Amino acid sequence: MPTQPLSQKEIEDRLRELPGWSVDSDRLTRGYRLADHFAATAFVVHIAQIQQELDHHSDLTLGYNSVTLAVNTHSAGGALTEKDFELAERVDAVAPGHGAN
Ligand SMILES: C[C@H](O)[C@H](O)[C@H]1CNC2=NC(N)=NC(=O)C2=N1
Repeated sequence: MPTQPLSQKEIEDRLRELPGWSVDSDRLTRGYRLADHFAATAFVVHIAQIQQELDHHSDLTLGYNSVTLAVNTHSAGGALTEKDFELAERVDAVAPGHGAN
């Protein structure tokens, strides 16, 4: 069964559980700061590993000491789905280990 779009209320409820994340241009988005460029790059590689595991991929932007994710579900016509929030939770779970905040 394809992943279903979440309702506006479901999105608002899920966002309350994910401080730092917001919806921007219909994509679930968060930026992180890291100590330096190497730390940011290592974090990107870890995110890529999680995304392969989930088979769900954000647009990732690597800056000097920053990483930004933006994700929606292409197969749901660009809507936000449970898969986007699952990715956000998984990334948040490993962020402290990278000193990302
Ligand atoms: C075939 C493969 O499972 C699909 O293309 C996956 C890959 N990663 C994906 N990532 C995102 N963000 N949305 C999708 O619909 C999606 N689909």
